[in-house]
Amino acid sequence: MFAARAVFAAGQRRAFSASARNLSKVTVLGAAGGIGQPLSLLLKLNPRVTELALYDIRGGPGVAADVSHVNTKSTVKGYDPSPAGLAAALKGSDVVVIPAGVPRKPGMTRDDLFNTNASIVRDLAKACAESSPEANILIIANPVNSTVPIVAEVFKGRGVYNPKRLFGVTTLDVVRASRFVSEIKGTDPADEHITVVGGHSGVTIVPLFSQSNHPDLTSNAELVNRVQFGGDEVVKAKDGAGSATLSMAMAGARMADAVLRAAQGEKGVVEPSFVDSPLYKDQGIDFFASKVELGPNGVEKILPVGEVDANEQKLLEACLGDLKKNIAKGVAFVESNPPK
Ligand SMILES: NC(=O)c1ccc[n+]([C@@H]2O[C@H](COP(=O)([O-])OP(=O)(O)OC[C@H]3O[C@@H](n4cnc5c(N)ncnc54)[C@H](O)[C@@H]3O)[C@@H](O)[C@H]2O)c1
Ligand SMILES: O=C(O)C[C@H](O)C(=O)O
Repeated sequence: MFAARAVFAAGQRRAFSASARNLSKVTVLGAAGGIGQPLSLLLKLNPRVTELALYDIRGGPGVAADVSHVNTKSTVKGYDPSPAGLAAALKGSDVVVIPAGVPRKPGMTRDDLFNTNASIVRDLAKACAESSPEANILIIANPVNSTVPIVAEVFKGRGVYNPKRLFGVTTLDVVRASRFVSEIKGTDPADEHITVVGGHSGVTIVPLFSQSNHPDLTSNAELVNRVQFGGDEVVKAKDGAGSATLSMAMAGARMADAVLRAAQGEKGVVEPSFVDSPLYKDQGIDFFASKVELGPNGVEKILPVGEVDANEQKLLEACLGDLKKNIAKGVAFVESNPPK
């Protein structure tokens, strides 16, 4: 409970509007996985969640039975791995979080996961488009730079795409950046707010230290590299047993909480996310991660990247080249392999 308080504390300090809607069904697709299990636990600890629906191709009901004994008010239900189970898990959902998919092993890039995860995400997106077209969809499954465009294309194909409701979860990048900076500066990470823009893999992850409390860090190439390749550190340390799960569960729970707080009427909720964005559309890049102000309808406002220095400008240029290819790959996949 203590940990959950720390994760959700920021929201509790802000005011709620009178029109706040306080019933929230949250669905986790991939709930029995390395991320799915701790994420489901953190969501059970979140007082804003009233109904938790846990679905996986294996083990959903078991995780649900376990989590359901945690003595918070929300109800928890596990669903069987059938199309009907999936549809029931999604029906009436306000927030759908998707960590379903395979994780990396040492030596792999996130893009190496594309062949397996693209079809998993496409098929889950189809189910969402049919059963929960108005939910906020939070994509964790990698490669996020491609899986988010896949979801958008599937929704467009069904005529239900709402760009304000689709989020690639990049929260872990800002979580890592603030922690790594605090280690260098000997500060409390809660006071370190590092803007990270771009996408969620390698050089597409662009930390903007010039906008932080420590603009001197912009020339710290080792730190920039650590933020861009923080995921690799975990993959290497787990030595074949997967990638970040616990820190990711915390980051996913924080993002879901932000979406719920905004949905329930809280003003001024800002989180980073990879969204359908106008910022670089003139360069043919339809999705970009930046700070996003959330509201009752999902994305309320996409904040500009802001001023960057010469080092960061170079990072941004490298990011945009890769990002464009990653997005195009997702779009092309759905075009050639539409959901059945
Ligand atoms: N966005 C991020 O910052 C971030 C961070 C960490 C991991 N990830 C990604 O999250 C994904 C999951 O990682 P993990 O460590 O939890 O993997 P995992 O293998 O431990 O868990 C994945 C779960 O998804 C389930 N699954 C597979 N296909 C499914 C389907 N069609 N429907 C429902 N469930 C299905 C599996 O049964 C499994 O329980 C990976 O792609 C990983 O790269 C993203
Ligand atoms: O590194 C990975 O493959 C998982 C995730 O994207 C991460 O950043 O930890």
